[in-house]
Amino acid sequence: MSSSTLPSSDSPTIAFIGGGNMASAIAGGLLSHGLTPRQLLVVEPFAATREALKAGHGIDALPAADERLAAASLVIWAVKPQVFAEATQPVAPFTRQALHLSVAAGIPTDAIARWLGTERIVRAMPNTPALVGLGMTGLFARAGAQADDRRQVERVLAGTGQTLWVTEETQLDAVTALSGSGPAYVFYFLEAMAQAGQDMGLPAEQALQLALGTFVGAATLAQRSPEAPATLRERVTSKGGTTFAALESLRGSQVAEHFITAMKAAQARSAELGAEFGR
Ligand SMILES: NC(=O)C1=CN([C@@H]2O[C@H](COP(=O)(O)OP(=O)(O)OC[C@H]3O[C@@H](n4cnc5c(N)ncnc54)[C@H](O)[C@@H]3O)[C@@H](O)[C@H]2O)C=CC1
Ligand SMILES: O=C(O)[C@@H]1CCC=N1
Repeated sequence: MSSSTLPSSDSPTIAFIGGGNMASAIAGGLLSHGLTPRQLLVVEPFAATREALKAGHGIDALPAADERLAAASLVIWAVKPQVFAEATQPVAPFTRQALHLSVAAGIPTDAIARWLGTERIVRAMPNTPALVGLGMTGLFARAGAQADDRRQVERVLAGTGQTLWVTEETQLDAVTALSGSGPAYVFYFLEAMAQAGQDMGLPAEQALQLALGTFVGAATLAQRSPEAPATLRERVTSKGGTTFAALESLRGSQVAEHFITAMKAAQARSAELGAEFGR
């Protein structure tokens, strides 16, 4: 994407409420796509996190909301679901004209609209590979967000990776369970594969290198191949061979079923967060 598709240097600013992991990942994507630190405002109450934003991205963050937020055409909500409601109070008076983008897990746009007194809201569920421009973000637009608003969100997130729109807000609970939390499952399997490599006599460094290279290679193959993952899996699996032995063991332990159950727990937790903190 060319930098001309993002706001130019005299355009209004993008404000982040909360300057932690996700804000930093999205801000990193924006800065690598032509925005300057001066075009970004961050409200972040913790001094250490403000210092990390300055050191990592050159962004000067504010300890609390003030009238400078009124310059923002887009406000990105990157606070934990538990503090979202209280965080809106000092921000709302300055940002009624802005488009609002929330990345908070679970919190429904009904609640955000009520807290902020605006209907121009898009909800996003990004993931941490956004840090390296390889994120996956699911998006849902409230009816009050216009086509231009949706395009602005797509442009802003373009530097973080791929985006897709869902049509029902409840589908974001599934997106959260799949791609939002998904990097943690991948890291979990990576850890297990590297541990197994060590148990079988490989040095830790080599075990991790083999596991990591296998993940990247297999994911890239699946992405580039026209064939379904199941077909690619069958190609690796010689009858009576080593992969067959491993897959039989996985089936015997019902790993796929347990995995699906685990992801449904994440989906349920997303809905629960909404019910608990979106009142
Ligand atoms: N970490 C992840 O993989 C993903 C996180 N999310 C969502 O992103 C949101 C933020 O998560 P993280 O960045 O991981 O958390 P984080 O804890 O790194 O960042 C949240 C930041 O909000 C700040 N904060 C607390 N109260 C505030 C207030 N009243 N006003 C302004 N800032 C305040 C905190 O000091 C903290 O720096 C969460 O709602 C989470 O559900 C979404 C997708 C993926
Ligand atoms: O664990 C969480 O609640 C957040 C949402 C998706 C990834 N991290």
